[in-house]
Amino acid sequence: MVSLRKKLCLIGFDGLVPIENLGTAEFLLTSNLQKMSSGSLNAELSKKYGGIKLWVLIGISVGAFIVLILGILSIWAMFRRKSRRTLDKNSLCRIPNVSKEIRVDRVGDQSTNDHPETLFLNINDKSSDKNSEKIVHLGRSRSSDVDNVSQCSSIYHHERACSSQSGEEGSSGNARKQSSLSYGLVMPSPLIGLPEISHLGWGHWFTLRDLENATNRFSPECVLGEGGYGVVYRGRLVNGSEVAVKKLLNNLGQAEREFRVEVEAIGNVRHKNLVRLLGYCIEGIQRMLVYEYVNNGNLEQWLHGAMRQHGTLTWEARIKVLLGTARALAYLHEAIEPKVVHRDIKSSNILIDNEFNAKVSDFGLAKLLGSGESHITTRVMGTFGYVAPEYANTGLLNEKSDVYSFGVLLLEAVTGRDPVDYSRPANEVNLVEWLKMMVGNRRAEEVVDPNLEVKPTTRALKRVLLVALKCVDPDAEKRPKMSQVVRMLETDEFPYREDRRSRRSRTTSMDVESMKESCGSAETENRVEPSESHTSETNNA
Ligand SMILES: Nc1ncnc2c1ncn2[C@@H]1O[C@H](COP(=O)(O)OP(=O)(O)OP(=O)(O)O)[C@@H](O)[C@H]1O
Repeated sequence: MVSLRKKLCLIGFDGLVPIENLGTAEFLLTSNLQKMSSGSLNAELSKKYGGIKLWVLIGISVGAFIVLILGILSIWAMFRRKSRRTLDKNSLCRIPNVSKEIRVDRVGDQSTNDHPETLFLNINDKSSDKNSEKIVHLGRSRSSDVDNVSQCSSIYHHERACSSQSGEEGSSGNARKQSSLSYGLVMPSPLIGLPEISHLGWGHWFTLRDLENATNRFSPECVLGEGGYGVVYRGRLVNGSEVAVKKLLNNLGQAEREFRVEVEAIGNVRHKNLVRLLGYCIEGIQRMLVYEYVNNGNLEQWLHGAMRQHGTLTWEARIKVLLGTARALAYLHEAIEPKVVHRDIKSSNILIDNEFNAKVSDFGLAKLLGSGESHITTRVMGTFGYVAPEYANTGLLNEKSDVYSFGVLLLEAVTGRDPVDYSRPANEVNLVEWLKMMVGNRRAEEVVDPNLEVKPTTRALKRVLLVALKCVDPDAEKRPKMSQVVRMLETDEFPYREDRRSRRSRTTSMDVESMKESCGSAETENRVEPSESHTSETNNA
């Protein structure tokens, strides 16, 4: 290189400045080049130095210079990208923490029973005759929900191996568990046709304008309902998909919290019986969540409210909805890590589609529970009548609280009664207590919703009551896991399959003694006749 430089000076390149004067740059060309005669230049350039022509050496030098510049540029770009990633991480503490490692699943739900819709309605002309305003929140003052769950921890939902779930049953039990814990679906996405935009690594990022357009500027006619944390609107995206838009109340701290909790709980999990969260909108202080639209009301409306004018939900429909709900909870509790405790299982949060599939919604109160945690301590939240007693009394929360709420839901669906109904005589106000009393007094058959035109068989009724009573056991430890609940309810859905199994084993877990045990003290003095468990089935479901 030094010899080359010397040579270039010799041949009169006034504009070529020695490298010492330029730092890392090799040479500068100046207009003097034009002054040179082209002949002598050619001759000089063709001379060889060390066997290589001068022009080749110049070419190599220029090439090396370009490579050097490119190298510097790419190192600079790499550093920039790294620092931007760190910035993003920090901002995820302000907006929902969603790990890109969250897995979207899974395989088909094999145990679904696809009854035709007509099976599910006893059509009647009764209009809504009951106001379902019963929702009383415990502590839903929307002040800070202090608990020991890290507010900013990143979350990793991953599917747990079915085999690792503690097997309280034998191997056949495990096999069934596997089938009842097989989830997810390949569903057409309501986001088809929309550009995939998200800065959370999940879902679709809607602009405020997108959602204004979808909901006719959040017009009152589009309101589906109002919950504790915001108003839900029905909307239509530009691609024609119907969505439900939850506009969180404009209180930044709480909106933020609710927003993050929902996203953490269901942002990246999919299950046929969980309402699907499609995306979000973050603009200024606005926080919105966009869900798939579920088009057939909710269980509360079907049992007590507006949907009753469309007919009475049949026993089969109720079981299908409850079974779907149980499957969703089994999934949240037993198939993903960390598990999700919903904390607000109640009939208005069980949406229903037009095939009477349940879609569990409203995860605004949900809590995540890591595998090492037996419970968390948290402010008591939930809905009066559904909250497990130990949680209400101590604030200690784990998935067994959801099991209790599910038990209340079962009783509500069987009886058509509200969990707490002050319009009834004193001994009937509390549904759970009344039910225990009725079963204890051998009056189980009288608890069935009088609106049901076709009553369930005695056997089916008792099976569901037994499951419900197990779920509302005051001792949380004795409550079944949701996967066990699923299996027990599936047995009700497929009674003949169970019949064969029962005959073979000459035993059934659904016997009257179990029901008696589950009723606890209420039943100790009032025995249920064993013969009742073998009552012939008069009403085939
Ligand atoms: N994805 C959805 N599709 C159709 N309707 C929905 C959807 N999500 C919510 N809704 C309806 O919007 C209304 C308000 O729902 P939201 O979950 O906010 O409150 P809630 O469950 O009624 O009350 P709370 O907040 O007290 O639990 C309910 O009637 C619910 O059925």
